[in-house]
Amino acid sequence: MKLALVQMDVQIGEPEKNYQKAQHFLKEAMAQNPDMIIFPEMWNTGYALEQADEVADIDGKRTRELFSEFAKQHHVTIVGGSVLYKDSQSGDVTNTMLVFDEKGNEVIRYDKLHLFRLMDEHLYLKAGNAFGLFDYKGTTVGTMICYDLRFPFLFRKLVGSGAKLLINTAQWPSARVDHWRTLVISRAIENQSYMIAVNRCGTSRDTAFPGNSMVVDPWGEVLLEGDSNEQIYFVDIDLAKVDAIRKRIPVFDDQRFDLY
Ligand SMILES: O=C(O)CCC(=O)C(=O)O
Repeated sequence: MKLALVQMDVQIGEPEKNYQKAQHFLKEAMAQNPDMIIFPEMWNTGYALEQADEVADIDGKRTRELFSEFAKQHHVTIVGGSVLYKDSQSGDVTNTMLVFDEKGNEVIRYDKLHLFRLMDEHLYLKAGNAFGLFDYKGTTVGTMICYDLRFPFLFRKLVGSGAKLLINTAQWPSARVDHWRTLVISRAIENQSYMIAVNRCGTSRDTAFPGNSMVVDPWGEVLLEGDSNEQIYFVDIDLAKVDAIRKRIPVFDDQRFDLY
């Protein structure tokens, strides 16, 4: 399975520029015929939370049109990172991931579960209440957004629901890149799953982002660690490895569900 990780720089409060760039990256990715293209968190607007009324994607219309059409035309699965999304009926604003299969069907809408107070998300956004899980050709994929990475019980739930591939899309700042690296690798090892972590790069207001997108296999081997440049990374993964490692060290059979 070939993954394309879009490590994108995002222009804050400039959806027009960001949609154009996303379109460009989609086309560029297809040169290598990936099975799945993955975007970072809130790539449409950056953290322009206070401008949500003007810049959020209303009912996800623009994002759906772009990704659904492209996925169908090119027979590729698209994990749409997340976008700042506004529901026109309720007025709720969410940090929302939309995923499309290779026929262009929307397979999940996932709203970030854990809102990040350090970035005032709790003041502007509504948290989700459901897990991000979808089927990719018989393999269960679990998704989350950025700060969700800090919650190990969420991972256990996703893996308990059958996930073998875990995807985190992020705007994780350079200031805590050590946490990012350590948590991404740990989550792969402790959950015996592939961890795909797609981060943005560049600078927004006074915050720098390291890129440093990662792919880690279920043994904890780092298959990709990106630099800080804006680019697409392509990585091949072998899903059969997950079962082999779970058989070798059966942590899910050995876990004391009776105690914790
Ligand atoms: O947990 C962190 O340190 C970063 C989280 C974050 O930036 C986010 O959720 O947007």
